[in-house]
Amino acid sequence: MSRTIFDKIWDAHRVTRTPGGLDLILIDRILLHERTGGVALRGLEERGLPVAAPDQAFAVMDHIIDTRPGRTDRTLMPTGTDFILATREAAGKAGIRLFDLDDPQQGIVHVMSPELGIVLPGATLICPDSHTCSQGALGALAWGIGSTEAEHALATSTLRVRRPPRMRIRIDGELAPGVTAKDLALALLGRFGVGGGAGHVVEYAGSAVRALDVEGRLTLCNMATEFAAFTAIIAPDEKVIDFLEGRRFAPTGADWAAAAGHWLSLASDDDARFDVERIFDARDVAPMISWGTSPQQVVAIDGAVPAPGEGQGTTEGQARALDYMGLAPGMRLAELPIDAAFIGSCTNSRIGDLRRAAALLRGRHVAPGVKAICVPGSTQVKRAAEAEGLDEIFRAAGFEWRESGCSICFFAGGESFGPQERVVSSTNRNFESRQGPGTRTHLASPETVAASAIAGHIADPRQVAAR
Ligand SMILES: CC(C)[C@H](C(=O)O)[C@@H](O)C(=O)O
Ligand code: SF4
Repeated sequence: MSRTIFDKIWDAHRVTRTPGGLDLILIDRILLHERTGGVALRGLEERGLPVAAPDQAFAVMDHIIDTRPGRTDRTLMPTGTDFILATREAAGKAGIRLFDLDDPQQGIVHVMSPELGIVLPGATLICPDSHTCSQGALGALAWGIGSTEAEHALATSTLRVRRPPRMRIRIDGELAPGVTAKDLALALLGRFGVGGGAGHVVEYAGSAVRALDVEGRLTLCNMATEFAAFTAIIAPDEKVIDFLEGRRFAPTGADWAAAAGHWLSLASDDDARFDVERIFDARDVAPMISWGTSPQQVVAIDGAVPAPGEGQGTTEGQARALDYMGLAPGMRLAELPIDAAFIGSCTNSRIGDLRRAAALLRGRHVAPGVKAICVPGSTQVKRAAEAEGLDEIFRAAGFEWRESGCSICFFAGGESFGPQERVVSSTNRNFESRQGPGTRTHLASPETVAASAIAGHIADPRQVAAR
């Protein structure tokens, strides 16, 4: 029978069907971070249960740690150090490999895992973090779970899950020059809404998806959780194989050749059936910017703020978003003055993101009064950027150059932008107070963030580049 890539991975990992109608799924990789992973490890320890396969679990410090230069275990969040110490101790006791603060391979969990070949095509991977869906970009079945489920998986290397329905989003056509995977992700949210994925495993397919490099695919899959999907997945191709070859935890020798052949066979069969099919044309996408407090509230960069009832979300929700964001219907996004610019997060902090932002910043300076911060997604990205001199470009342009971590993507780390400050951000969530109490976040690509920082207002990167 014809199967989708999801069916093939699911069937290969299904141990049994449980009496409640859930499937018991074998879990190949468990990732943990200090915000939620330490809690899971502690829970297990308190119940006296050992970790079933410590060599298949990996822990990293990313969420709460300080990203300012010269960081230590001290954090800006009052109880942050407790999370760090607890995770370090629990990972040590459980015999789990930990990428600690000062490890050269430390990074945001969804950035360092592909970088090290921890995630592999055809594997099942879980992490108590909603953006685990990013890693489906490599052809793995990777999804976010809660701490209790993480405990179950750590103790048994399995998880009980209801088989999710399948959706394919076929995206054909070429993205216009200057339009990126982030713009595509935002445009999809604008078109189909934050409920668009509705608990499905979303397979992204089509010529526009195949044309993306692996980093672009990671960006696209990253926002599947904003889309309410169970997760996202893209069939692995030669680009994925090239990307993974030689990575620290990737197979080697004869195993590598066998694995690569197997990975290419995972693609959905030509006549495989999906529960839902959606079509999207990549040619229609422009650089996108969010105007509201939900990632579906987006317009093209030359667009205007919609009136309540004309944008995405309920009329009441839109009115509230306008109020929170300090905007009125009809205002042009590309004229709004900004207070800050943030490049970072598991959505857009890889080397390609930093290169493209630096290309705009080279020889230019951020506008007076704009606070600009760049946080590389991993220590490896940071070092690679420094080896190319990108840090010098960011610094000379007036950006702060940070240590890797989640940083101000999420106020949970304790650092924030100010109340009512308008921030253009390469992150994935623009909820109220996401980047600080009262902070107004506009989601965009790293190029748009860099262009806006230079202009001092939200700006089209294509126009800034042409100046
Ligand atoms: C802290 C963590 C559980 C959370 C998530 O699950 O996504 C965070 O990473 C986020 O982006 O909001
Ligand atoms: S970078 Fe932001 S979105 Fe990604 S895992 Fe960290 S807090 Fe979550």
